[in-house]
Amino acid sequence: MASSGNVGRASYKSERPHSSGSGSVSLRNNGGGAQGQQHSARPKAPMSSSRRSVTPISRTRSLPLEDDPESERVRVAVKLRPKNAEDLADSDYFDCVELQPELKRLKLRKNNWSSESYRFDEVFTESASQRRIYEVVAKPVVEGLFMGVSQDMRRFYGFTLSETASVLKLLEMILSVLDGCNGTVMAYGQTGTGKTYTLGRLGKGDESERGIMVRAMEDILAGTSTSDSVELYMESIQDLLAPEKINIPIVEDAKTGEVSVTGAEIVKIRNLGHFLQLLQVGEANRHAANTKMNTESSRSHAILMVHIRRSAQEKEDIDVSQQKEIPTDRHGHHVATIRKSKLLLVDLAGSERLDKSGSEGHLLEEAKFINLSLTSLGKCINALAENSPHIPTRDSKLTRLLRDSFGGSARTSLIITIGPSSRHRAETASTIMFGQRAMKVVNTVKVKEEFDYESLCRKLETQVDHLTVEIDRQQKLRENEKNEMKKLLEEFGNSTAEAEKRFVARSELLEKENAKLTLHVKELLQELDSQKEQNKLLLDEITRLVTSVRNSKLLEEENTRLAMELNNVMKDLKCQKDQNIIMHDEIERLEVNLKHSKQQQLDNSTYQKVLADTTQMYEEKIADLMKQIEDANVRCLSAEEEMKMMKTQISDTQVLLQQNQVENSRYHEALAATTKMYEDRVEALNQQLKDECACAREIEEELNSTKKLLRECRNSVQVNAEKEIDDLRMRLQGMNQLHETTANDFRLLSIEYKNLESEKETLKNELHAVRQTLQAEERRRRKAETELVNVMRVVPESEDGFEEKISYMHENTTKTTGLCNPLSSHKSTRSRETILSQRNTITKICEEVGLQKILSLLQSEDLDVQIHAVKVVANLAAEGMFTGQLTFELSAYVCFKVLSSPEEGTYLTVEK
Ligand SMILES: Nc1ncnc2c1ncn2[C@@H]1O[C@H](COP(=O)(O)OP(=O)(O)OP(=O)(O)O)[C@@H](O)[C@H]1O
Repeated sequence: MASSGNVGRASYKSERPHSSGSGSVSLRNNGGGAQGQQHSARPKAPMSSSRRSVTPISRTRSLPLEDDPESERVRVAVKLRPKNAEDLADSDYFDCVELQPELKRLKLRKNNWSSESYRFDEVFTESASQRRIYEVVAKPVVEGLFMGVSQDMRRFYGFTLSETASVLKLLEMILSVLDGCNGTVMAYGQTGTGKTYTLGRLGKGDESERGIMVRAMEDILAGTSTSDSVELYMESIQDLLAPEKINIPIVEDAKTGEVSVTGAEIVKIRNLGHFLQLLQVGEANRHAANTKMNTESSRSHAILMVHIRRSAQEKEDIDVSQQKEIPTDRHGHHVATIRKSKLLLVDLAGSERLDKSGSEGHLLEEAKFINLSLTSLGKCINALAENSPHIPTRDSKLTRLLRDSFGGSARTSLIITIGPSSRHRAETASTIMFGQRAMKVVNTVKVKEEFDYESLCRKLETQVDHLTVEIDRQQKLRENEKNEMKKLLEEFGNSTAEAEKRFVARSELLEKENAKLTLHVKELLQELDSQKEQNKLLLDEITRLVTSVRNSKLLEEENTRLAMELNNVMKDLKCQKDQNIIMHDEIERLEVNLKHSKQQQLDNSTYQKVLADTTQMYEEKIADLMKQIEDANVRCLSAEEEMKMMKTQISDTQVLLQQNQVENSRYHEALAATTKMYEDRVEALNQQLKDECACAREIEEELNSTKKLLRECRNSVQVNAEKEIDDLRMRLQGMNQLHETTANDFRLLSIEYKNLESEKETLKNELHAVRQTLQAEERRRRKAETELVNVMRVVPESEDGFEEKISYMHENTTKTTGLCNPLSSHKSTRSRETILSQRNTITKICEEVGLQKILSLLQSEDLDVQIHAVKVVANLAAEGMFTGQLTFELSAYVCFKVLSSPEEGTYLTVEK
């Protein structure tokens, strides 16, 4: 597969057919043969000797575009449709084409006696199988989309490793650039010649009938691919997979120049069945009509676009030096490279002569558009073939869509389909000319390989996202844990504070209660004391009362005694009163006697005296008595008073006593009640005190145990919290470190990415510069070519046909060198006559062209011409045409050419 590009490239320059169209004339028909051989030889491997002699090395050596390894011309195959009913029914029928598939030639008959010969990359007869057509035309393009080289090379050429290890290495270096390039397979031809048959046949009933589209997809499906399918109908692009999408615009990338139809549906192909379904849908949606030329004529250009994106790391052998250039990520893994490629499978609508197709009305309109776009395509191909500075790609949508396929960066294979009938000779000739011109179009095949920074970035972004999420998660976790710890600590603090508060409150309460109780007890004790005092007082009072009672008894007794004494005094008083009365009487009697005595005194003066005496005495006595009475009266009065007083006192004392007795009894009762109450109270208080004491003891115990528990809890919580805090701190540190590492990595990657970007930019610039150099080289080459053509033109009249002779000479030279090659298997089978005839031919050429001319060609600027001249001269020398010094000089020259040539295989035989 990959080598085909090389072969094409190798044979392109020398094999370039002349625009005259009179068949290709080649200086090296070996290259041409091999170039055709590359396709046909693969499955069958015929002509082993010629294949060997035309090793890839020889092609590389003879590469005219050695400095432009990317250029590759469009490869064109021609396919003849079998006779159809119309042909068979035609009484005037005769074949207008004669195929020479082994020579890759096609002869187009002008008439019975003359014909034109054309060379193509491959010529398929009407019986060519669809499989072979695919393998030759499309497979190299398809495999070039995504496959490695060495494997394919081996398979493709049937090389053995030992035989060609170094060759493969070399080829791989040169050809691996073709991996992952865009590809186009297009069918062009007159209407009804089998374009759709070749490309789009589904082969549902018979797999062997499957067209290129299905077979290509079968191969592609090994990798991932997506596809879209569009139809270009009357200059309007319609999506065949979503027919409602019409007039889809063509989008051109200003930077890359890539053309796409972004509006078209892109479907990811799951499997072949799925693809077949899609193809069927597309086919059903495609415009078709019944024309005279084809009952199912496609009235539009159908383009199947298959997008392939493949990782280049699947490639088996990556050179060590290459490995160094591949950027690596921070883990030292190579950054994956991806190859994006696009395969266009183009089934063009058939070109038709309006008179023959019988198109009228709408069909005529369609036909006009078809012919118009095909004409534009033809113009573009002409311009490309002639290296015109202006390529009219913008003339039609078809040419815009196929910009990359012709003169672009895609590897392109064109299959032109022709009918056999001479009735359509003009159309066949036009198709052939189209193919011939297309063969001159050179594409610059490019591999769209890029470092998969996108996926690396995606990977890194995912990694960063993942890490960020992880960090966030960890932070959240830490935060949660912190919060939880905080909460726990808070709860613990709260509970501790609460417990402490409770404890303090309880303690305070208890203390208060205690104080209260103590106070109460004190009060009670005081009260008890006061009660005791009161009791004492009461007892004193009672004692006093008892004493007073006793006193009152004494008073009573005194009273009684006083009363008795009073009685006595009364009695005395009475006696005294009686005496007083008596005395009173006596006084009265004495007074009377005095009166009488006074009288008698008078009377008895003597008597008076005595009487005066007696009276005095009596008077004194009476005064005494009176005094005594008064004293007694005073005494009596005082005694009465005293008695009264004593009576009052007694009654008071009695009342007081009674009161005292009542009070005493009340007091006794109250005392008893109070005593009892206080005793009860004291007992209750004692009990309460006991209970409180017990309670206090319990509380104290509880408090102690709580304190202990609290201490333990605090210790354990503190230890756990410290542990957890340490743990968390460690984790935080770890996370911080991880975060820092990630951030650093990310920073490094960013820097690396920037570096790579700048490197990419530099490489782009370099590439641009290289491209410019290449273009300059190309220009120089073209100039040289033009010069060569001019030189050729300057060659005198008599040297007409020189080029054909050179070509003829080249063929014969190669055959001769083949004979000389010791490896050639044909040597033994060659007859002596043939060798002689070769020699004659060389001698004849020498005679016809002239030795001087041949020798002058040794100095030619064109390396190809030089090489062939050297070969001829070498053969002439071998034939003994030169003698002496000339032979020696020529041999030296040949040796010099051999040594200065980069590739050796072929020329060693020449040297011999
Ligand atoms: N190799 C072949 N073997 C058998 N039949 C063929 C072959 N090639 C073409 N045909 C038949 O020829 C007819 C026309 O083929 P097809 O429709 O593929 O032509 P076309 O070039 O696509 O035409 P148009 O441009 O009008 O669409 C079909 O009936 C097809 O079956």
